[in-house]
Amino acid sequence: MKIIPTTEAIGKVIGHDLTEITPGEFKGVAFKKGHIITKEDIDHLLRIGKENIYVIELKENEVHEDDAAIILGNLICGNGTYYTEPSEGKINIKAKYRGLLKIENHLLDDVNDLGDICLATLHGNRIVEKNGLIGGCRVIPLIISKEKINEVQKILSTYPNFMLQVKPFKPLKTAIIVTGSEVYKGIINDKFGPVVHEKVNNFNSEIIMKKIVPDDIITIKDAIIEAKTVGAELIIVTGGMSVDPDDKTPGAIKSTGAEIIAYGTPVLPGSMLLVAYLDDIPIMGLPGCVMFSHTTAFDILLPRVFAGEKIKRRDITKLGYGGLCLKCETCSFPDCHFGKI
Ligand SMILES: Nc1nc2c(c(=O)[nH]1)N[C@H]1C(S)=C(S)[C@@H](COP(=O)(O)OP(=O)(O)OC[C@H]3O[C@@H](n4cnc5c(N)ncnc54)[C@H](O)[C@@H]3O)O[C@H]1N2
Ligand code: MOO
Repeated sequence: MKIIPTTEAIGKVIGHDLTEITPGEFKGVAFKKGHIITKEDIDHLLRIGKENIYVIELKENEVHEDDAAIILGNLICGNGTYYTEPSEGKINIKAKYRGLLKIENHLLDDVNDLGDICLATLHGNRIVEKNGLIGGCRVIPLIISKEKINEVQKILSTYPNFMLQVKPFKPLKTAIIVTGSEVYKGIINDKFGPVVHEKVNNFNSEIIMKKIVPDDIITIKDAIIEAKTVGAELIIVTGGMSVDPDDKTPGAIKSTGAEIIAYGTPVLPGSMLLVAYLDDIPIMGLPGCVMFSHTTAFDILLPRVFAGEKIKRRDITKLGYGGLCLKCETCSFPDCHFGKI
């Protein structure tokens, strides 16, 4: 640190906290360590008796923590994200709009491995709301070397706008096919359709077809083909997903020629969920638990479908880690471990 006259300190970095006391009114920090002195600060500094001041001199290859945080914010923040003004070397990273949070963990790890930079985020593959906090980045020392920032740039340069992003949701014209002879015959009322309807509504999507069909392979198959013909962009089939002789839904989906990505997900509840694609149209077969459990595999996968992602088998098999719902009395999903990878 170096002592210089306060009048010559514009643009310099204060080396320690400076206290101001106005008897009976105020005692506290007037200027924090690390503050960059502006023209407007000079009178204030003189008023609190500082004619000379300890400053930290930035060397050619050094950057102040707040300036570094801005540079890092520009490097880190991908599509659909922004960062707030730095304070004490820290920026908050937020979502520009409601969408699906995507994080490339291996890049995050590489950045954190450099040292001197702390980058903390939520888990990816979850819904985030507009202006919701998704991460924070802090430069640990008051002054950081330019080389360190260049290393971050090197790590991220092959993946521009990639490490941290929010994918917007796109509305999808949705068909709901409710299976179950007991529902079709009117022995019981349909309680599944409304649950699915509400979940799809969360993505501002229109239900273009809703049909109740009996447990019959051909009828279920025909309903799926009809949904495709009328322009469905997402087809959801409920019930009949287990192994009872009357459970025909998986077979019916297969018989349309759809590619089965997975029948069975390592998620509880939701283990008998099926994901398939008929050409490019996603088909989801929902087991009974989606109707009576608050949160299931369906809630994990649906946001990804509405974000336009094509679900791959590995996306599903990876869900086992963190795939056990604790069925808390008050559900805090997605603010919990469930479905986070
Ligand atoms: N041997 C095995 N049995 C079961 C397994 C298993 O792995 N091996 N898995 C269990 C799991 S997990 C679930 S979840 C359910 C899956 O059930 P389904 O999708 O086959 O559901 P259904 O049999 O069609 O119906 C179950 C229950 O819910 C009522 N239901 C169905 N749809 C409606 C509707 N639209 N409205 C109102 N109520 C509805 C239905 O009447 C049944 O009571 O399988 C386990 N079994
Ligand atoms: O499909 Mo059932 O998932 O686990 O209750």
